[in-house]
Amino acid sequence: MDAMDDERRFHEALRTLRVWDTEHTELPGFDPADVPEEPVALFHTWFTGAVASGAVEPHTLSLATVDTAGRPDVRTVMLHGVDARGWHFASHAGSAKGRQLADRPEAALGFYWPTQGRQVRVRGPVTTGTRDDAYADLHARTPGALASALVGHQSEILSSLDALAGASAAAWDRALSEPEAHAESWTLYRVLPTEVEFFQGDERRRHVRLRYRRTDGADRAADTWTRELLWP
Ligand SMILES: Cc1cc2nc3c(=O)[nH]c(=O)nc-3n(C[C@H](O)[C@H](O)[C@H](O)COP(=O)(O)O)c2cc1C
Repeated sequence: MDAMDDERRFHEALRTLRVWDTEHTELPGFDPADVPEEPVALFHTWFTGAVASGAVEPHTLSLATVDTAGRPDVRTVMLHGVDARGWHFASHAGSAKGRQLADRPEAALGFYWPTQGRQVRVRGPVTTGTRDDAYADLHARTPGALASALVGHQSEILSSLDALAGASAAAWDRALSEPEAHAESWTLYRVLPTEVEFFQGDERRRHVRLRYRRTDGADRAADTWTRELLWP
């Protein structure tokens, strides 16, 4: 197959695709007047709704950071929790994202659940958990997750796939024989939200967008949330 064929097939495939076709999507109603005062509770409701609707891997998200030159970067990570402390994910401190977050601890997160035409966006400063937090996070997970973390070197140049195979085999052995092993660079991060937007897709394109904005109080406990609708 030559490159022209590939390109033609690509464009044909692209043209056939739609968002929110009724075969895979059931757009739920969303009344922005009937929501909690703060976004975490609504996120929990939407997330469990996404799971119930059969969304594939609803706990994966796009994590955007910026590098020292102000250039944006983005990748997929897994959600490890959401509570009053923020949205939690974990990674290696020495990775590209880890270095970007050390330099500029701000992030944006994006979730998309196509089964319901729902998107959630989160922005805010990022805090780094303690070593105990990272340890607890790592050991609450599967041996595969531990093995993957033990491989380390994330985002460094890899000399060959053989080098990875060797390191991975050693990491699996260690994860299985030493389930309490710790990957030193493993770090738990939390995004403390300053803005959270809930987007509900609508068949007639009258999408509902509801944004929560944090208004600083005297201390964190006194913070309040302003809710506003946005044009789609
Ligand atoms: C579905 C999925 C889940 C992932 N989850 C994580 C994760 O939780 N933590 C992580 O460090 N990388 C995760 N990755 C890998 C990242 O997308 C990325 O390749 C890696 O973290 C290196 O990113 P960086 O070079 O920007 O630091 C995941 C990738 C996919 C496709």
